[in-house]
Amino acid sequence: MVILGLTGSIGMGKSTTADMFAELGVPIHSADAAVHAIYSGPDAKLIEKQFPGTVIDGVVDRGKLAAQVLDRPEALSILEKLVHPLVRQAETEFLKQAREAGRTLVVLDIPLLFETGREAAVDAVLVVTAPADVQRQRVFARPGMTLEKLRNILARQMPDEEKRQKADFIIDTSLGLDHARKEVASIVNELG
Ligand SMILES: CC(C)(COP(=O)(O)OP(=O)(O)OC[C@H]1O[C@@H](n2cnc3c(N)ncnc32)[C@H](O)[C@@H]1O)[C@@H](O)C(=O)NCCC(=O)NCCS
Ligand SMILES: Nc1ncnc2c1ncn2[C@@H]1O[C@H](COP(=O)(O)OP(=O)(O)OP(=O)(O)O)[C@@H](O)[C@H]1O
Repeated sequence: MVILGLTGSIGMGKSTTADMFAELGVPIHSADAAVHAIYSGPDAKLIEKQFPGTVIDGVVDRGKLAAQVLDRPEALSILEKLVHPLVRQAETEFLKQAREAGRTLVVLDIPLLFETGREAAVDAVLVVTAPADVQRQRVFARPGMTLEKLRNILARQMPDEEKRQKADFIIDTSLGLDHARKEVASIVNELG
């Protein structure tokens, strides 16, 4: 079974591209989706213990948590040490099920794939990218995004150029949905 890692910086088009693999029947596991599940499941209490006041009615309030960690690197590191092993567990379970189902190709969507050394756990890496001005435009179109928040996030992420240098496949998502769909189909043909 070939494991393709999908990554890219904030707003580069990971989720959109992951959906395109799913449309072609390729099983996808999203680290971001796993974090959402963890934050609304029984492990939310681990977050409340470490970051009091961030869990409302058993569910992590991402805005409150972001306010506690995004401008405090040491707090974000503590959060990552708590959350990343749980995400990894979910990925391992997903891979086990995919193997048992006899799948030939799966995709792991991991925003921090290079930053957390996960490229060693995948067979090939697809980096989604777009020019910086397109990225900024996309990110600021989202509610609640501020320049400070974006700067803090980008400071924690490997620069796009470095990611592209490490990639096996690159899709420029500024070239439109049809272009990306064609590129995804050709990757599936090659690896699937
Ligand atoms: C800080 C939190 C609460 C902010 O939540 P919010 O819904 O506002 O933003 P969202 O999760 O959509 O992230 C926005 C962007 O920030 C990036 N980002 C999130 N966490 C991190 C991090 N630890 N380091 C670098 N970039 C990050 C994401 O990849 C995304 O590009 C949330 O991102 C979080 O809990 N992060 C810690 C878990 C983590 O490392 N997730 C990354 C993928 S596993
Ligand atoms: N190939 C594409 N063509 C046109 N627009 C795209 C393409 N891919 C993504 N986009 C647009 O870019 C924006 C960001 O995409 P998406 O949410 O998939 O990024 P992401 O990398 O998952 O973001 P984040 O890092 O914040 O989780 C969306 O508005 C989406 O519609």
